[in-house]
Parts: sequence; structure tokens; C-alpha cells
Amino acid sequence: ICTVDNGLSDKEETSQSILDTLPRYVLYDVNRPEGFNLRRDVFIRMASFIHHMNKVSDYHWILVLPPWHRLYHWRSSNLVQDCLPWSLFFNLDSIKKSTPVVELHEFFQMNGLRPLDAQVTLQNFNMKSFEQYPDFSDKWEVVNCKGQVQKEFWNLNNLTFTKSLCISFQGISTLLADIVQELQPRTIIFDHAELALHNYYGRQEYWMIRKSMQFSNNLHAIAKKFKKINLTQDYLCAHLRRRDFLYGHPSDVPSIKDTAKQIIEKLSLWNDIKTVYIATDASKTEVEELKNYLHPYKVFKFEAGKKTLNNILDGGVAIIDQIICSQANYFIGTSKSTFSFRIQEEREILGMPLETTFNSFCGDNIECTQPTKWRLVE
Ligand SMILES: C[C@@H]1O[C@H](OP(=O)(O)OP(=O)(O)OC[C@H]2O[C@@H](n3cnc4c(=O)[nH]c(N)nc43)[C@H](O)[C@@H]2O)[C@@H](O)[C@H](O)[C@@H]1O
Repeated sequence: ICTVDNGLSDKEETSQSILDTLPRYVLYDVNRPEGFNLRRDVFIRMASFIHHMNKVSDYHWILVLPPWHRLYHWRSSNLVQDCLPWSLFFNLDSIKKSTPVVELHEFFQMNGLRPLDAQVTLQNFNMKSFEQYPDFSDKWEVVNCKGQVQKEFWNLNNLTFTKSLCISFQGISTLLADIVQELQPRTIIFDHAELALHNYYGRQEYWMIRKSMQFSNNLHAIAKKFKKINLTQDYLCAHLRRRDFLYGHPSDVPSIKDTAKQIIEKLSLWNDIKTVYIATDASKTEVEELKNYLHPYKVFKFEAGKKTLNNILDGGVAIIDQIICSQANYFIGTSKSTFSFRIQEEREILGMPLETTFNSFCGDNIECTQPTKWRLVE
């Protein structure tokens, strides 16, 4: 989807009066190592910014969905996982009902090879070492670039920019409107969009955009089929985030033995549940070890066959895990994992009872606090 095929070139002149009637576009990208579910959160912030622009500006603004591109956590090295459209994972009709968005290839059909008017790389303000009380006020400032500025987004050498600048940024995503007001671009790309914070986290607008992010019908159908065959009774879903979490958040990740112990403790409180569904990025060996500890409970895990994996890729498999966990009778997730947060949100949207949703594993022998209950606001 990252090709330009309509033949429009940057040489084509369009008169100012026509330009004034055309929509304007915001593109964005996120810090490379960030995972899928943090990126979903950044989308909400950028969508909120577009809503704001469409309230305050004379132009119609459209958000260009950044293609999914070789995420660090997608581990199947035999699959090509570049430049994937959002429609592979999400129901675009649903997203479009709440926010004006286009896929990158649709943007190219409209813009051709014209350079983007502006590339803005967001960066943090330098903290002065003597600053005892950091200043958290919303602010931005054009500055010298701190490090390397991304030159090729999504490996596309045909995406060029007329102007490129770095901006120290601290504040909510709607503050980006001031930058747009200053630069007056028709097309602009923000890099490191994750630095722009939520406008109203957990409020009405947040949930309106969040609800629109439904997964694709195809992924729902695969999850439904798996459940129909395997999960015929009430089940508990456990999301075990491991791999980089083992050293990133060691005190939040229990050993496999303790994970089993904590699952069995929960099951003992819910007499009707005798089946466990495991969603995890753990290795096969760890999953087998867990299954042994959980014996004689029935334990299931979704494994995509070769053909299915080729179609839905690693990202699709992860979403199927999330769909199945969202619909479970009881959910226990990994503290601080956005993968688990998104499941909890989905369960709120589905109206699952509170006590079955906001539960997390604790590290071995640690009395941990349970997750904040971010309730849905209509
Ligand atoms: C330490 C931080 O962790 C953050 O991860 P965290 O919030 O859990 O959640 P995500 O941002 O989604 O990144 C974790 C990725 O790991 C895979 N993964 C994790 N759990 C599962 C699972 O149960 N099933 C399947 N199939 N895949 C899983 C999946 O690709 C997922 O998008 C990252 O966003 C940050 O970049 C950073 O790495």
C-alpha cells in the first residue's frame, strides 16, 4: 500500500482557489520501538486533534493512517510485515464514522508525488539539571534537532518535505493546532506523535473514538470459530506479557509457577470456570510448563495454521488473543501492559462486570496494587 500510482507529479500546478476547497492532511508516525497497542492509543490522541482542527479551522482536515510497519514484537521472520493497511486489522467503516481518516495509499492517490508542506519532528524539552520543580505547562518551541531526524518514513524514498523542523513539545494533542496555525501547511507529518498527550483521557471523546476502533470482521470471524470449537464453556483468560517485560518490568511478571498459582487461586473463587485461555508472547516451552502446572484444568491457546498466519500475520494473531480475552468470563492481565489495558477497555465497552475485568498478576511474592478502573463514559 506504500506505492504512488496515479502519476500526479509535483510539477502539477493547482490554482489557489481550488487548493482552498481541498481537504488538508495530517500524517504521523510513532517512536520506532513502540508496540501495537501503544500506537492504538496514539491514534486516539491524533484523532482527537483532527476533531479539534475541524472545529477551529476553515479547512476540512483528514488524518492519514500510518501503515503498520515491521514492529519489533512481530517475530515471524518468514513473513513480510511491511506497509500494512489498517483495514487488515480494523473495521475502517467504523473508524470513518467517528473520524475523517484515509489509508496512506488513498492519500497518495490524492497527493501524488508532491512533497509534504512540512515535516515536524517532536522532541522533549531539555530538563535543566538545576530545575527542582519541572514546569508542566503546555508549551512548544522551534529548536535545533536533538538527534537524527527520520528521513524515510516507512522506507518510502518518495515521501519528501518542503520544510523540515524540530519542535520541543510538551502538552496535549490539540496544542498541535497552534503549530499548524503557524505553518499553514496543506499537508504535514508529525514524527514522534506519542509526545502529544491525551486531550481528555478517559472522557466522552476518548471513548467515542476508542469504541470506533473495532477489529476487522475477518479477525472476529476467526476468533468466533475458534471459540465455537474450543471454548464451549465459561473460561478465564490470562494475558501473560513476557519477553521484553521480563527485564523491562521484572517486578510485575511472575514466574511461570507463580503465574499458575495465581490463576488457580482465581479459579477457586469462580466455581463455574474450569477452562483457561492463555494469551501470551511467551515461548512454547514456557506455555507447556504453564499447562503442566494448570493440570487438570483445560487450557487453550490460539495457534494460527500456516495459511491463516500468512493472511492475518503476527498482528492478527495478537488481535485474536485480545478478542477472545475481551469476551472471557474472567480476565487477568499483566500490569502496565497496554495489550492488557486495551482488553480491559474492550470489556468495558462490552459491559462485562467490573470485578471480572480489572485484575492483574503480581510479581512473585509481591503484594501488588490492582489496575485502575477506567470506566466507560458515555
Ligand atoms: C516494554 C514495552 O512494552 C510495550 O508492550 P505492551 O504495552 O505490553 O503491548 P504492545 O504495545 O501491544 O506490544 C506488545 C506486543 O507483543 C506481542 N504480544 C504481547 N502479548 C501477546 C499475546 O498475548 N499474544 C500475542 N499473540 N502477542 C502478544 C504483540 O505483538 C503486542 O502488540 C511496548 O508497546 C513498548 O514498545 C515496550 O516494548
